[in-house]
Amino acid sequence: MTDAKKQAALDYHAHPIPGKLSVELTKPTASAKDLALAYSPGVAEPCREIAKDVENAYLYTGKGNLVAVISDGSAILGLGNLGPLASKPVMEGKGVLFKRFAGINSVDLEVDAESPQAFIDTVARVAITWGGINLEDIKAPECFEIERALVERCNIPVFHDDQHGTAIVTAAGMLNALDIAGKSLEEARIVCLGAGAAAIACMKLLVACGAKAENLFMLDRKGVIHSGRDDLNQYKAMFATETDKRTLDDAIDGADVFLGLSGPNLLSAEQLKTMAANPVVFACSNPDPEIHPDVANTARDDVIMATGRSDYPNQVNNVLGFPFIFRGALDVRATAINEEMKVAAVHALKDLAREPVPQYVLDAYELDALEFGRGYILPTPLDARLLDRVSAAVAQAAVDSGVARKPFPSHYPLNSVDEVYGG
Ligand SMILES: NC(=O)C1=CN([C@@H]2O[C@H](COP(=O)(O)OP(=O)(O)OC[C@H]3O[C@@H](n4cnc5c(N)ncnc54)[C@H](OP(=O)(O)O)[C@@H]3O)[C@@H](O)[C@H]2O)C=CC1
Ligand SMILES: CC(=O)C(=O)O
Ligand SMILES: [Mg+2]
Repeated sequence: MTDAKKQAALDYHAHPIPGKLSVELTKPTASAKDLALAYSPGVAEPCREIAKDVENAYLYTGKGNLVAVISDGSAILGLGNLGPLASKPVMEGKGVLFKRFAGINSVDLEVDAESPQAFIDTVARVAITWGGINLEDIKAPECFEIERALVERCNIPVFHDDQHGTAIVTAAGMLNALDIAGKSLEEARIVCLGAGAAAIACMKLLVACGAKAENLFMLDRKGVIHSGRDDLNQYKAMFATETDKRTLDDAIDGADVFLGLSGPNLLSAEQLKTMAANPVVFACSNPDPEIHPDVANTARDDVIMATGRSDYPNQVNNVLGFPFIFRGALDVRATAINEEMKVAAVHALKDLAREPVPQYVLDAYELDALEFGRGYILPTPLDARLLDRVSAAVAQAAVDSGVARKPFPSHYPLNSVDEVYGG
């Protein structure tokens, strides 16, 4: 970013008041009568009802539409481990997206924990207060055990966004991009740079969607993850292949897909030039991708190029997933976000990209036209149809797969966030 853009980003966060979110009241508080309902003595009545039956918390408090966004700051975007407090702008940002796109209230928690167990215990002890937990920017491999333990200990959906939100959006975009390239996921040779939270989850979901394990090459800082390595954790080991390829140069030669979930500027124009015809490049590291779109597009005119950023075409970013996945899960009071719900979200996203783009989206992106093709593989976050399409698909999958505690919502389809509480 230019210095001017950096300053604009700081000004945006600082003015007119610090931060991006505030709390609003939903009930009148103008009179003594109002206060006697909101606080003492009236507040005692819902307390008594919740003590009788915990389900009443959904009736008398904001729990059912409240998601906690929780981080330890150990993998903030692609910036690395900057500690919990430095993650707060991102966590507030996730809260903005929850509210703006799905009408979900959120609270951000930045946890200064000395160990994964301390993090797990801290979150588990306060989990009853929310309708769901969105874990964010927690590095691998610790994130896997943290999520597993919290799923086990909490009876609300616990979802590590960098794993599953990213994987869902990546799989949807990948299916479309490969289709446009005239290739199939089953046959594509895929190189994934990065072997952390996002990379492992993306590869798992791509395999579940049809990619062949023998066509995948995953790399970490030490190079290709192959079966001769003795330094692999159990999550990386799942992707170890029998190969003599050792470096990105070796793996990228002839590959159909490059998926970057690692760090900035790690794929060169020269390496891109060695990829197969119509290469699909998802350079998803934020804020700076593995290869800049301008560099990629200059290197090859047949590249299908995506990044995690809002300021270039083809944004492959979990913003397209987590708001709507939680919307659907909360609305049927799902106890978990399971594989069926994730796959339903993949298909809802993939299919929506093939429909005509509304005029307000064109206006927001200052474009005359946008249609399914190389420059438009996924809907944009500002497409209001995402709210209904993805949330409804997720809610239906939750009902069908038996994790919903409420039926499919009678107030769906959702046309806007003003409708999330029903009629
Ligand atoms: N667009 C999107 O929606 C999303 C993008 N991301 C991006 O993905 C990246 C990783 O995030 P996340 O998985 O949460 O973080 P993790 O810390 O869990 O994983 C980072 C991974 O990147 C690898 N890596 C880092 N630098 C290099 C390098 N120079 N060469 C090869 N591999 C490298 C690490 O290797 P090693 O294991 O050897 O340390 C590790 O496997 C970030 O840039 C983030 O912004 C993440 C989530 C969503
Ligand atoms: C988008 C996101 O969650 C990340 O880059 O970490
Ligand atoms: Mg993240």
